[in-house]
Amino acid sequence: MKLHSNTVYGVVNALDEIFFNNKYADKVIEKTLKSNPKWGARDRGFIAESVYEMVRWWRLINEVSPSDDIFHLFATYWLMQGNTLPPWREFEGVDDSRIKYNYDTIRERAILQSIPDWMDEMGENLLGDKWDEELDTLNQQAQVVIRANSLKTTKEDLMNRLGEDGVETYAPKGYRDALVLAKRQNIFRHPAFKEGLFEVQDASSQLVASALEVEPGMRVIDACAGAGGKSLHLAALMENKGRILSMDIEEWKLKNTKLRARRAGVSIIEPRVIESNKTIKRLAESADRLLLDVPCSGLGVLKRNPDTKWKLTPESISKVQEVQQEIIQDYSSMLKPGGMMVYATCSILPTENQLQVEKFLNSEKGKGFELISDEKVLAHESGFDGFYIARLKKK
Ligand SMILES: C[S@@+](CC[C@H](N)C(=O)[O-])C[C@H]1O[C@@H](n2cnc3c(N)ncnc32)[C@H](O)[C@@H]1O
Repeated sequence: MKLHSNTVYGVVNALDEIFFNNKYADKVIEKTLKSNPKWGARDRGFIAESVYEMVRWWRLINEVSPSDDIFHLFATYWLMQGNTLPPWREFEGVDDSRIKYNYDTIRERAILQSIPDWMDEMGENLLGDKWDEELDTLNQQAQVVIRANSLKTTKEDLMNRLGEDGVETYAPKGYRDALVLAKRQNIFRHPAFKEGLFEVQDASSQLVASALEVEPGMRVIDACAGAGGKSLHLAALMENKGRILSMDIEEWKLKNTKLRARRAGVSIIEPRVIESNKTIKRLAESADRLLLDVPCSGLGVLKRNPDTKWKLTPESISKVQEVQQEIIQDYSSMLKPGGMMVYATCSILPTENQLQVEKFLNSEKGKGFELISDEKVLAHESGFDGFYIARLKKK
């Protein structure tokens, strides 16, 4: 593949923003792509993929590269992908055999898998034998998975509609509404997206709303609704009948939920900002179903957000664990007796998952609950993102 200097500069500038100005990779890529409307689909694909892959392999690339000059790092990445370099001044001093030699001398898993040492130790301690394979899988590119919006279409009709436009998909077994794209592409540009026929949502994430066993007419609270991915799914499962209170502490995220609900033909979602604990107290014993899709480390979705590797710290994980326990302790009061709640994370760490649920069940407030079941979804076992989903019943 031929390199073009304006797209390579696009990649290099984006990396500079991510690593030296501490910006989120997805936002930086979005801004970079918007900055030059003349770039075609191939150019955009090249930039997005190169940035994501370089972020994913950042530690390894730095280890193998002859220097920390950003063009040398790009050149190293490019050679490691099995390509050849054009004779540009920026790439002088990078040579294929030196890179191969440097790579072959590395023995440490944390460097070869391009993660911080502390993360490798934590993974090994908490997941034991399973960590090696899980880590390998979390370093692969994520597939694009969509959820057919059952309020407007069926999985089969959507598959045919996309197929007519050359977008091949397959339906993975065990997921009611999921379709996987055979080839990565920007599916947001397809008219079926604007018509609200689907949402982009990983297959593991689609298990969360299903686990809540909602029925039309129920009163449901999605207490950490964010931009509403799970709320929209719940609304579809409820056939747009009943009521969903979509709550979050971030108002801007809930605004997004509103826009998405309109596109999806959902009218039962009511966004509500959590201003203080009073918002929660006013809703005591009001929900038939409660979803706690709590903030987490995001270690189960590294495939999708590789920059998480470099933004997380052991301290930030401890902090988010405290928030998780506070949420389950305080928000569970919103559930009616006899109701069911789901506690979910997109993490694979037991400390954010089953140990949190255990701690809650052993606490004063947790005495009134029983665990019905829990599912530890590992990326290498499922083929999709890593998730944890626990179902609890209020006695
Ligand atoms: C995993 S994300 C939710 C994703 C969302 N449910 C979806 O499907 O798109 C966790 C959310 O919890 C929110 N959050 C963080 N602290 C919170 C708190 N104390 N109470 C409620 N929501 C909180 C964050 O703003 C974030 O949107």
